[in-house]
Amino acid sequence: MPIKITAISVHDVRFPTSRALDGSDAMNKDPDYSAAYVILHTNHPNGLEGHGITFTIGRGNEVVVTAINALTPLLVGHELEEWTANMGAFWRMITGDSQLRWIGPEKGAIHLATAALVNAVWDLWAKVAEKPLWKLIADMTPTELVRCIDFRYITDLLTPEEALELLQRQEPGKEQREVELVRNGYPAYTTSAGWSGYSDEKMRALCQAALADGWTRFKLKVGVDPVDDLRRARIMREEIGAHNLMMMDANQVWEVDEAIERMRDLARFEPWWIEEPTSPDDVLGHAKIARAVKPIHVATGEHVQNRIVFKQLLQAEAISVCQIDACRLGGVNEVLAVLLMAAKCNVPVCPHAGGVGLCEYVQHLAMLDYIAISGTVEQRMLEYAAHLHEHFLHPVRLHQGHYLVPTAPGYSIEMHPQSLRDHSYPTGAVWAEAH
Ligand SMILES: C[C@H](O)[C@@H](O)[C@@H](O)[C@H](O)C(=O)O
Ligand SMILES: [Mg+2]
Repeated sequence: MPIKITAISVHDVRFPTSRALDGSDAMNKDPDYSAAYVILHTNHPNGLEGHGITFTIGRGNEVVVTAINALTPLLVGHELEEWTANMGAFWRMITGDSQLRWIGPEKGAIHLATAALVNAVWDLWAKVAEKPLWKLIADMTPTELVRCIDFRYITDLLTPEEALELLQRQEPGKEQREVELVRNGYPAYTTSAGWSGYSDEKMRALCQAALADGWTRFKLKVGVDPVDDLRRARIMREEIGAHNLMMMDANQVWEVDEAIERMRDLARFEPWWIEEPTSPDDVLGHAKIARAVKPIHVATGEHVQNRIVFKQLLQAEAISVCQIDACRLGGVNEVLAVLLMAAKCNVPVCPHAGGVGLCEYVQHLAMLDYIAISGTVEQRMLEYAAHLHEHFLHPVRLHQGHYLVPTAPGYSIEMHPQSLRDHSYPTGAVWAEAH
């Protein structure tokens, strides 16, 4: 029986993370990790549903919920197979409604909304196929995978034919890499010791606890104040030692020349990358910083709004680490386009995952990148942030600083019904108490 989308429900879900300053950085001082959460209801006899979210940090989640509601008429009443037969065409359709496109195009609230729905469709597809999402995609033939991508506006860097060739080159090693992945997991780094709102004592304690759990890669928030940055960087370096990796993240606070100057001072702590040194839209600014701060890498992506800006960052050699985000980009289809462009340019992809549900999502993307696209974990690592995993039916599993392979069918993003109820904004128990 064909699976039909009978209705879509949309939920405004928020977690009061700002109370402990979890997730805080120089730009985003008091985030409440939030999800605009969608459920695709179907006519499936077992009540199969597709779940998807897009991540926001609190106020404004209602704007994305409204944007999702504006898109749902494009999906309701349709059959899953209409889309899965040609996922690239599906993506062109959902981003192509001319009146809605006007309020993007392919950026801002409407694109975040697109991501929630697109990811819910992929979740449903993977559940129907009874595979975790990474496996659904890794098992595709190169032709099937290429058919999932809308190449519009990127063919000057990557044509469908080149993508096909790249994927064909990786075919022979796929099976072996999957075996290795299941055995070793995927390397990760932790952001959870270095949020900007944490005291020096808390940072030290968290670094020590993370080391004891086997972590070897750490990220520090910088950009608050030059003196604080130096002190906090010294503390983290002292705690983790010279042999472990430290990354720095400025969350867009600096001017271009200021970033270069700040990194001149911070270089003594040997950061492996500086993340979001300036505005994510400033491709040439990133390129200037990248030239100036070498050998420190420049990373960005959690606010890179679409594949076109990623294309330019790669073309301009403005980044040497590509941080795809599962729902800043318009869902899995657009992520695949960026993974392929990065592979062509030999730029490692280290996905962004600070936010609710992002770890659950991007583990699939990093793993399929390894198996089918880049074929390597060299210079690659996946972000890990420690909070809110208990709300998910199939939370991420970590061991010794590595993500273990997810095995449940779907995209791992489904939350417990009780979590959805309690955190619904503003009426859920967690928020009703606060008011
Ligand atoms: C507000 C958020 O927690 C950000 O600080 C987070 O996405 C961060 O930039 C990261 O790289 O994890
Ligand atoms: Mg960041």
